[in-house]
Amino acid sequence: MSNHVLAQNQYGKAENRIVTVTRKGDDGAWHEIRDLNVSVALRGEYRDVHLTGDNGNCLPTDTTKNTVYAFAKEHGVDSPEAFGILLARHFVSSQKVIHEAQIRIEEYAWERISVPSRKEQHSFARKGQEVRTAQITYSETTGLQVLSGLKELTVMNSTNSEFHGFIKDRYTTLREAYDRILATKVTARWANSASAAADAEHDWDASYGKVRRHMLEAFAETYSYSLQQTLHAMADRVLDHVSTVNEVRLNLPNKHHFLVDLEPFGLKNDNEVYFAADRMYGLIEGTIHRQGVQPVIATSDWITA
Ligand SMILES: O=c1[nH]c(=O)c2[nH]c(=O)[nH]c2[nH]1
Repeated sequence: MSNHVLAQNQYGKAENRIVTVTRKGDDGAWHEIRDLNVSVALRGEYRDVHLTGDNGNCLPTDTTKNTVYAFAKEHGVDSPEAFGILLARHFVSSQKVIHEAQIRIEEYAWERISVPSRKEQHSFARKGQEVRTAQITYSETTGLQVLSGLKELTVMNSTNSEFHGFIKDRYTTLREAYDRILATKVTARWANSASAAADAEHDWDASYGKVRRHMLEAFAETYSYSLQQTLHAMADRVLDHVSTVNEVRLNLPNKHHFLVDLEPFGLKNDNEVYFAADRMYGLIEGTIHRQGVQPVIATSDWITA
């Protein structure tokens, strides 16, 4: 027997890729698709499976994979959050040794290719924009937690951004900027209220669209003196406008655009030609939440630009 301590552990099938086709209309010619990447993690009474080789408490990861596909057929995929809630509740309520289940979902968006002369609608182009994310945790003791989010949403303001007045020590070479490009690739997570999570009628697609819109509008409308200030404005705007969201965490890599020195060619660079550096990058991260709410979104995830 080992003298060492088995601490946090979880298991399940990761990255189950699943595409659903829902046929609508009298003849079923109008198709709707959802394209998901679903990961399952189960937590519970798993000492024996680790320590003794007794698999009596172990629901195979293969079964968790099958459950994901069978649930897509039986219940459909209404939204990543609704699908994750169904799965998380199922694992905890169907096996007494499972005390907590976490479902992580990424959704890849597709855009309809509309051909006016054709009434069938079954052609799509993958959207080059963000990946939608959801993490649903259901626990016997603490109940349901639904975190929604997005990643890989790249945005840019080609003006209305300055950065100056910062500390200058003996290592500082950065020049003050009074008109610069501000660009970032947004990773956002937001915690939904317990009442939204418990509401079977909650429209997750609508709340996703609202959060996304308010973040983008705040990015566009904020005259920025730092990416930190823009981060705060984006999260603040979401909390102001989406009452079911309690907490927002943003990870914003500063995608630096440096003015190219054109002097050697006898040319003046009037904020027109930039070198877009892909690394290194400033990484600005922060959580903003409502007064009186305990923050729940992990701050330690390693996000790269
Ligand atoms: O918006 C910015 N915030 C910083 O903290 C920073 N630091 C830096 O070098 N450039 C920038 N830009």
